[in-house]
Amino acid sequence: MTKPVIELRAISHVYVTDREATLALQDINLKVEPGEFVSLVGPSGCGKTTLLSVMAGLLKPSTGEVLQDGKPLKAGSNKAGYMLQHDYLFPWRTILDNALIGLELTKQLTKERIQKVKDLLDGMGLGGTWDLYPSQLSGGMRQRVALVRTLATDPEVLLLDEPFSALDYQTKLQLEDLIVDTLRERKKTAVLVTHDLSEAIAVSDRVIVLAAHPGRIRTTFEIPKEIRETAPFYARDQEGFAELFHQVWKELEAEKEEVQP
Ligand SMILES: Nc1ncnc2c1ncn2[C@@H]1O[C@H](COP(=O)(O)OP(=O)(O)OP(=O)(O)O)[C@@H](O)[C@H]1O
Repeated sequence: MTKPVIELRAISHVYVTDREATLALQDINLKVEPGEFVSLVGPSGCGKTTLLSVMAGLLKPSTGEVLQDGKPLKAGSNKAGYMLQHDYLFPWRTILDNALIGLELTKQLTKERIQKVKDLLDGMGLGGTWDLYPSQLSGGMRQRVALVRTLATDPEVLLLDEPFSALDYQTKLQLEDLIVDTLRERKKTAVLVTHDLSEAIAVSDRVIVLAAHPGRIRTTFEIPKEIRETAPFYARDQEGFAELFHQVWKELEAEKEEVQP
């Protein structure tokens, strides 16, 4: 039997500052299976980014266990790639050099891998941009470079923290299609944090609604096959999409009402 790519067992996390202690996550149990696309939605401050940082191994939770492929996640053995809202490309490096940075840092800069990155850039419509600088590209193009940079080291799982939220609506829809297509083709596992419910439903196999203060899992929605197997752009027109959107929306509204009595 295949093991979950990520497994969280009874994860809780407390941030401690000079003034207070915040229970950001409480008793989170979650399995993400190979090739699955899971989205996390929830009100601001419910711990989405904290949870993603725990999965990435960037933050050690106060209690609980993080497993990758059934083994405890250790510093340096992480198979996750992280993609953020802001592309964080280095302005002084060319597009190709930006895309290669992960390989450079992990000392994997082989001829074959460089060629793969070039092919990925081409495949994402960035073929003519290798020698340009980030400032010469649009926001959508820069996010595509960030995606290539993340994929370059061939991570098993991609952790996506609102990667589309700074883009205009049309670019965002195009990029959603491209990312889902690219990840499915490569059988990658992905966890996406988003505030956009329709995006979460359109791209995912499963949508998890988190509750706030403390952050915990409130409800999980399995996305029906007809929606899952349709490209995100067209998934929004599928029968059942509007009903599902309404259900997720109601969950979030109920959560808000419970938090603000
Ligand atoms: N470094 C930190 N130090 C102290 N408290 C923190 C820190 N980072 C986050 N928190 C607190 O932990 C809780 C969860 O924060 P987190 O950023 O994970 O939520 P989020 O759901 O990603 O929020 P948003 O949707 O606004 O990005 C919040 O109450 C936040 O104030």
